[in-house]
Amino acid sequence: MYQTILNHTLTPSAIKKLTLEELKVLAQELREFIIEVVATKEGHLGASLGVVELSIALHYVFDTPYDLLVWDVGHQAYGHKLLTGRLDRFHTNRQKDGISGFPKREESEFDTFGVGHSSTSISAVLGMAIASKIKGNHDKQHIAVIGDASIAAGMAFEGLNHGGVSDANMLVILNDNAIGIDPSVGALKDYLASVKQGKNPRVNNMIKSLHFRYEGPVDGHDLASLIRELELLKKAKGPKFLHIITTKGKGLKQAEENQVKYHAPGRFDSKTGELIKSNQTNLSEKYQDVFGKTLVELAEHNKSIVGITPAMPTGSSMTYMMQAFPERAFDVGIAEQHAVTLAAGMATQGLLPYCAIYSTFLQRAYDQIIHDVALQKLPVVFCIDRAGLVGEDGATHQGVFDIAYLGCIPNLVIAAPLNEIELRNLLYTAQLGIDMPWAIRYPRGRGVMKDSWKDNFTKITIGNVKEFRKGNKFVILSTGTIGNHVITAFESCDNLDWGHYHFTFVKPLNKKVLEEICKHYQRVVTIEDGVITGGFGSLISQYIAQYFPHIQVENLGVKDSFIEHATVGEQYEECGIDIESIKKIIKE
Ligand SMILES: Cc1ncc(C[n+]2csc(CCOP(=O)(O)OP(=O)(O)O)c2C)c(N)n1
Ligand SMILES: CC(=O)[C@@H](O)[C@H](O)COP(=O)(O)O
Ligand SMILES: [Mg+2]
Repeated sequence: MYQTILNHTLTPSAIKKLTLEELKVLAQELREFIIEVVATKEGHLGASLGVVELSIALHYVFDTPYDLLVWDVGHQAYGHKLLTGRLDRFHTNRQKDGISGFPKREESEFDTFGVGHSSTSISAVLGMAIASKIKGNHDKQHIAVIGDASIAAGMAFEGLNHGGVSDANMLVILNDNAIGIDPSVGALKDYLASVKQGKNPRVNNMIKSLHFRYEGPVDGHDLASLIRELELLKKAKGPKFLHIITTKGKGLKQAEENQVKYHAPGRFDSKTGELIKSNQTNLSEKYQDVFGKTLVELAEHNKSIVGITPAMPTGSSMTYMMQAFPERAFDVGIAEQHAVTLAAGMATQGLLPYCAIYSTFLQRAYDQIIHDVALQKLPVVFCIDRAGLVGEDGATHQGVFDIAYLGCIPNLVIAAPLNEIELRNLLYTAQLGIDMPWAIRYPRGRGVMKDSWKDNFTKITIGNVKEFRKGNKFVILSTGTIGNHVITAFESCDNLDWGHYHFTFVKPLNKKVLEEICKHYQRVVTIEDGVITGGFGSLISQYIAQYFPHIQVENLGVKDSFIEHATVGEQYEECGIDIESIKKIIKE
C-alpha cells in the first residue's frame, strides 16, 4: 500500500495547503486506501467511495472542527475519518477496541455528533447552529451531509421545516446518488431525478420555498466545482442547501455496477473488486431468509397478507415478497413511523400486514406501536429482525432493547423463536387469526438447523414453553435463539442437576408453567440476548419476587451499558451469554 499525500500526518490544516492537482491525487489515494482496508476488514464501502471528493472539499474549505460537520447515518464517513487523524487506526475499523464504523464524539473532536440511525443530521446541526447564535458566535458554520434516501425521512423534513424559519448558520448538503441501501423509493426520488435531468426546476422551489438558499445540482466528483460552491456558501449566512450528484461506489467498477451488494460487500479482492465467497458448505439459512421465504409461502394461500419494509428490502429479505407479489409488498423508504401506521391503517381494513423492521430502527416508531397499533388492538405482525447483538455495527445498531420497550405495552404478544422452524411456525400461526398485534423477534445471521427448516407448518400455542432438560435444583430459563447456547453448553456437561426451559413467548408469560418450575427448583437463571432491565429476566424476576421470594434468581443478558462494536461472539462473551460462560455457571 502506498501513500504519497495521504499519510498519518495529514490533517485538515495540511489539506488546506494542497493545490487542486494535489487534492485530486489525494482523492485517488483515499479511494485506494478505503478499498484496500474494507476489502479485508469489511464494513460499509459504496457510500464512502461516493463522497471522497466531498470529504476533501469540506475539510479544505471549512475550518473543521471549529465549523461543525455532521454526517447523516455516518456509514459514508470513512474518508472523513482518514482525513482527521485516524489513518493509523483505520485497520481496526469496527473491531473490538478499534475505531467505530460511524462518527462518534468520544473518538475525535472532528466527530461532532454520534450517528448510525439516519436522518438526524439536519436537526442536530440546527441545534448546534442555534446554540452558536445564542452564545454570540455568528461566523461559525454548521454542516449536515445527508443522502437522498435519508432526507426522505420525516425527521429530516422536520429539521428543514424548522431550519427554514431560523436564521441559523446551517448548510444542508444533499448527497444525491439516487440510491439508499436498496434503490431509493417515493415521489421525492422522482422529483430529484427530474431536477438532475434539468426537467424540473420545481425542486429548487421546494427547497427555496422552505426559505433555504439553494445551490446545485453540482457534480460531486468535480473537486473544483465543489470547492467553488462551498467557498461561496461558507460566506453566506442563514439556512443554505447544496444539492450534489454523486455515484455510490465511485472508483470501483463492481461497486458502481452493483451498488446494493457493495453497500457493505463483505470481503473482496481489492485489485479486481470480486467478492470473496465463503468456502463453508452446508451453511444454515439466514433468519431473514427464513422470514422472507416463509412469508411468500403464506401469502400464496392467505390473500390478506401484505409485506412492509422501511428501506430494508434486501436486509430483511422482503425482496422475496416484492418479487412474488409486487402489489402486496411495500418498501416505504426510511420511514419507520410511517411503516407502522401504514400497517395499522391496512389492518383496519382487513389486511394482515407483516411489517419487517430491524429491532434498532423500530425504536423510531415507538409511539406508533402504542398509539396506532396496540391501543386499537390491530392485527399487525411485527417481524423484528436483527434482534439481539448485531456485531460490528456496534452500539447504535444493537437490537437489545425490544423486549424491554415492547414488554410494557398492553395488547401485544411478544415471541422469540429458538430456531428457524419455530420462526416459521410463528409466522404461520400469526396468520391463522390474531386479535391483537404480534411481535416476533429474531437475530441477524444464520440459524442453527442443519436439516431443512421447510417442514410442514405447525400451529404454536400462545404461551408455549418447551422443556429441554429436567433437573432438580437449578434451572435455566431462556427465550429466543440464545437458548441454543444453553443447549450446546449442556451437551458437554454430564450428570448435572440442571433443568432448561425455552420460553417461546415473553408475553404472555406462561405463569402456569412458571409456577410449576418455581415449585420444583431452588435456583433460577434467566438468559436473553437483550437488556435485562425490563427484559425477559426482569419479568421472570418480578414474578418470582412476588410469589416465590425464597428462590434465588440470577439474570444473564445485557447489563446496564451500551455494547460497542466487536464480533457477535465477542459481544456474547462480554455479556456473559456465550457458551463457555454458561458452562462455567452450570459447572460451578
Ligand atoms: C432510522 C434508520 N433506518 C434505516 C437505516 C438503515 N440504513 C442505513 S444507510 C441507509 C440508506 C441511506 O441512503 P442514503 O441516505 O441515500 O445514503 P447513501 O448510502 O446513498 O450514501 C439505510 C436505509 C438507518 N441507518 N437508520
Ligand atoms: C448503516 C446501516 O445502518 C446499515 O447499512 C446497517 O449496517 C445494515 O445492517 P445489516 O448488515 O445487519 O443489514
Ligand atoms: Mg443515497
